[in-house]
Amino acid sequence: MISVVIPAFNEEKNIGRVLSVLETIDLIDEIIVVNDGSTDDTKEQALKYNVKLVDLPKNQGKGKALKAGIENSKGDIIVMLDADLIGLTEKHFVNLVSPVLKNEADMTIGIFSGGRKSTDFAQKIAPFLSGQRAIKRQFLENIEEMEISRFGVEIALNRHAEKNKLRVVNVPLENMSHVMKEEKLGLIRGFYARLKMYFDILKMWI
Ligand SMILES: O=c1ccn([C@@H]2O[C@H](COP(=O)(O)OP(=O)(O)O)[C@@H](O)[C@H]2O)c(=O)[nH]1
Ligand SMILES: O=C(O)[C@@H](COP(=O)(O)O)O[C@H]1O[C@H](CO)[C@@H](O)[C@H](O)[C@H]1O
Repeated sequence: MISVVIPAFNEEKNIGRVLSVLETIDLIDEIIVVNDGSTDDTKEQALKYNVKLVDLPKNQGKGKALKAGIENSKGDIIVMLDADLIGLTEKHFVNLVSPVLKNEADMTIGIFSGGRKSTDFAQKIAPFLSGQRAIKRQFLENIEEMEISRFGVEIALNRHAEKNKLRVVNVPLENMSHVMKEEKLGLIRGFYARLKMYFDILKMWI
């Protein structure tokens, strides 16, 4: 059984684009959207689709949102996707989940390629930060500090994978991109949000 978990904070403009694609994929058993205390209409937009909604009353960060989504899911394979993807197709989804379904990997990490130069570049230099992942549920238990990690959650996952010797496979996601922070929030607030994200990542790393 495959569960998709999507953490979402103020994604009213983006989440419908992702859910309209996911809703048509037969391989998926359930889609769980975690509304992470959004102050916009993310929740209302998500409820237009066939999803289970986990509604966090206040913003708690990506790590906690993912954890809440996983706790409310049933699948033995969990696929984590960001709510602001651009260009997601069924083929991307199948490519991301297949190595885990075929038991060739315990976790996959999807890497943008051939999409937009800026987002391709970010993932080229730091592919291990990507939020697009499929992972066996059994390996998602007891991940240290996941709930307080905020944007450090990918580092916490990678560390857990290394410690437990998981088989990790990187999967290219051709022509996919996402909406960058500066595009969502404007240059100044976007850049500030980026600095805060790097701080979350560094805190988890050291
Ligand atoms: O406090 C937060 C911050 C982000 N997100 C979600 O986590 C994913 C990745 O966040 P974002 O797109 O801001 O990060 P970027 O990819 O730009 O670094 C998106 O689905 C966000 O809506 C969340 O649930 N809670
Ligand atoms: O790729 C990256 O460097 C960052 C920032 O992306 P943008 O600069 O907003 O395109 O985004 C990723 O990193 C976050 C922290 O690990 C993840 O939570 C996001 O899912 C991922 O897109």
